[in-house]
Amino acid sequence: MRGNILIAGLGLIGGSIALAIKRAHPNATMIGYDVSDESLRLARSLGVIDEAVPSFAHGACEADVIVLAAPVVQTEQLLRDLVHLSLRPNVIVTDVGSTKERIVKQALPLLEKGATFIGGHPMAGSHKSGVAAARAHLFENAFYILTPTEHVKEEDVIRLKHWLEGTKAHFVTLTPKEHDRIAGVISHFPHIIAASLVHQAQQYEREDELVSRLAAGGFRDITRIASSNPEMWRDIFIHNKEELLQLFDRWIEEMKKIRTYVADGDSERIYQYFHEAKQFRDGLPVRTKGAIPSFYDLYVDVPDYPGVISEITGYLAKARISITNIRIIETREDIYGVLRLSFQTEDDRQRAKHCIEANTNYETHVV
Ligand SMILES: NC(=O)c1ccc[n+]([C@@H]2O[C@H](COP(=O)([O-])OP(=O)(O)OC[C@H]3O[C@@H](n4cnc5c(N)ncnc54)[C@H](O)[C@@H]3O)[C@@H](O)[C@H]2O)c1
Ligand SMILES: O=C(O)C(=O)C[C@]1(C(=O)O)C=C[C@@H](O)C=C1
Repeated sequence: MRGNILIAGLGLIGGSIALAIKRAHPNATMIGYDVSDESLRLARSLGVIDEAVPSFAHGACEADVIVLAAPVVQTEQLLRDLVHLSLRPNVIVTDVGSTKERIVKQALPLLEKGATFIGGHPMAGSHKSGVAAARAHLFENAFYILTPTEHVKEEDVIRLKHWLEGTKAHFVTLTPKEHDRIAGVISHFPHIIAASLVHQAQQYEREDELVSRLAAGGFRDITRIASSNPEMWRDIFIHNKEELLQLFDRWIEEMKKIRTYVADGDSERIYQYFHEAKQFRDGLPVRTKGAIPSFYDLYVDVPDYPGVISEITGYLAKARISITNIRIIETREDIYGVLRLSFQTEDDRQRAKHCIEANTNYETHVV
């Protein structure tokens, strides 16, 4: 399709949406706006946008689709700004924010202007931020929530989905309230838990500096998301306050319960607690992206000698298998360590497994 697409907020998500739209609609003109000149310049030089505009108003007035991709409190301000701008008659305005109720409410005055607003939230992302981390495939197989109100025409929802088809995401329609409730449980609250575990370790570190040096696999896995953008998470917690307050109360009750089992040395209940959690966790859909992203990880037992990583990555490079992430898990005390290699697809993982087994004696594991 042809048309002008304005992306306001050229970070990880705005940049990825721009790349995904361009992938499916090469004739569309991607226009970018960002409060940061640096992000705008970078987006232009990386080819994420075709054109940069100096103000939101400049881009908004000539856009057929406006994608708001700033942190959610900023998105509310952009929606207020839109009310005072002269927009194209068929314009569709959407956003990518992690919360929906306040944003959808804030967009209601747009109706009187004849503009269509459809709330959106692609449920995939990363702890990384900024346009340099943007990828066209970020949302492939992820759920993409849309929250159209009853005022939105079905044909406009179809038109938006058509523009966004390059995301290769699965669209799901929810009410804003339902969205915020679910996102609170599976996305927002876990970020507080991750951050609080890091705070706890930091406090213990003051007593014993070995704490951070020994912080290994499990701690790092569960706290990865504590490295996310604090501005984005501050805004989410301001928006989804009511849901999150309820989650705090339920979490405190949950902690009290398991604390009692531990205090009582109740081995049966402690076992059941872990067992039930494992069953539910293992039953979650894997191989799809979503609120819990899956990674195609391959673990390789490697001896601790200089050059072992370049040896393995060398074999994979020769076989033209790309690695998306690489990490050494330093939990073992014997001479073998574990190298964790992540791949984008199951096929890449299998090829890597065969390649390493063909070239070395190192054991490989898929967990
Ligand atoms: N990071 C994730 O995993 C993720 C996933 C899904 C949705 N989201 C949502 O996407 C939005 C963007 O998050 P991100 O991860 O891309 O953040 P980011 O920090 O990578 O990018 C945000 C960009 O918005 C710009 N910005 C800030 N205020 C602005 C304004 N008033 N006008 C224009 N630009 C402005 C910033 O300069 C920055 O370039 C947030 O609303 C977030 O809740 C994030
Ligand atoms: O993978 C991560 O790092 C994320 O935090 C992604 C994540 C999530 O909580 O799952 C973060 C916020 C979003 O709104 C959607 C996705």
